[in-house]
Amino acid sequence: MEHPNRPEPILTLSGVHTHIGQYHILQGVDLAVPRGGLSVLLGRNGAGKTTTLRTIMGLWRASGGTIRFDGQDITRLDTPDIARAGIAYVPESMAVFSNLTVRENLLLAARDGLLEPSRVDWICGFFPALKKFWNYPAGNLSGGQKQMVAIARAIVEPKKLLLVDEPTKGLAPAIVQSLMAAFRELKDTDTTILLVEQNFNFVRTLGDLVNVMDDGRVVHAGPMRTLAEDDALQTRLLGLSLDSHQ
Ligand SMILES: Nc1ncnc2c1ncn2[C@@H]1O[C@H](COP(=O)(O)OP(=O)(O)OP(=O)(O)O)[C@@H](O)[C@H]1O
Repeated sequence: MEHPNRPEPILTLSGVHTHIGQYHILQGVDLAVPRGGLSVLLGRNGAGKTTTLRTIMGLWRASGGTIRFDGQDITRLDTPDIARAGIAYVPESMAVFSNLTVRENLLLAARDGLLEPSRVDWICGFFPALKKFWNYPAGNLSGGQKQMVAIARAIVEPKKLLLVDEPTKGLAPAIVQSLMAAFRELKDTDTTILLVEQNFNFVRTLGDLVNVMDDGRVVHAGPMRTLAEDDALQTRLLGLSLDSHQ
């Protein structure tokens, strides 16, 4: 229910169910992402985080419940229409063309095949490495730099909401630091970010709000600060699976 003085969240999932084949994966997900800032989706392996992002994008079809984005019911829309409504998705397997240069990767993601120079400058402000390797094949870049190309591709056209799945997976700590700096810059723009992560240290200072999933449902939602300062709550909600990623 909406509070009269509180703006509607940019994204709301209400009682969302998703079946994959015979498996009932999402079992009534309730999730609200307020406009602006960075929300985090945490949870053990297999909790349903990736399935939630894919269901938002229409890559899996919700079998029940509703998904509202920016005042519109998007539950039954096809993926291209959901993207056009203003949601970008960076999947876990970085969406990068290895044989193409960084510039060509971005060019392919631009709607009219044209790169807006001021937009490119804005993006390279977050990811200076992209400027440096602008004309290099993306396949030659490090894992972290490829992740930056994947995120840059997602935001080459202005988007209202950016969904990013585990950007730090498999990255060296130094690269994670530069990715964190980039997210810090990005979250101060008017793009709302929903970040799936296993690396609690990466998101504990970055996140404004946190949602924790378990067994296909959101079992906790609140300010990140509350969770970050409460060791007992972390242990209860996140168990050992996250500690092993720190
Ligand atoms: N294509 C699929 N076919 C069958 N089951 C699937 C498929 N994709 C995911 N699942 C199952 O759905 C459940 C949720 O998976 P999901 O990838 O959403 O979890 P996750 O929280 O993102 O986990 P991780 O952190 O390990 O990526 C898991 O039990 C997984 O085995």
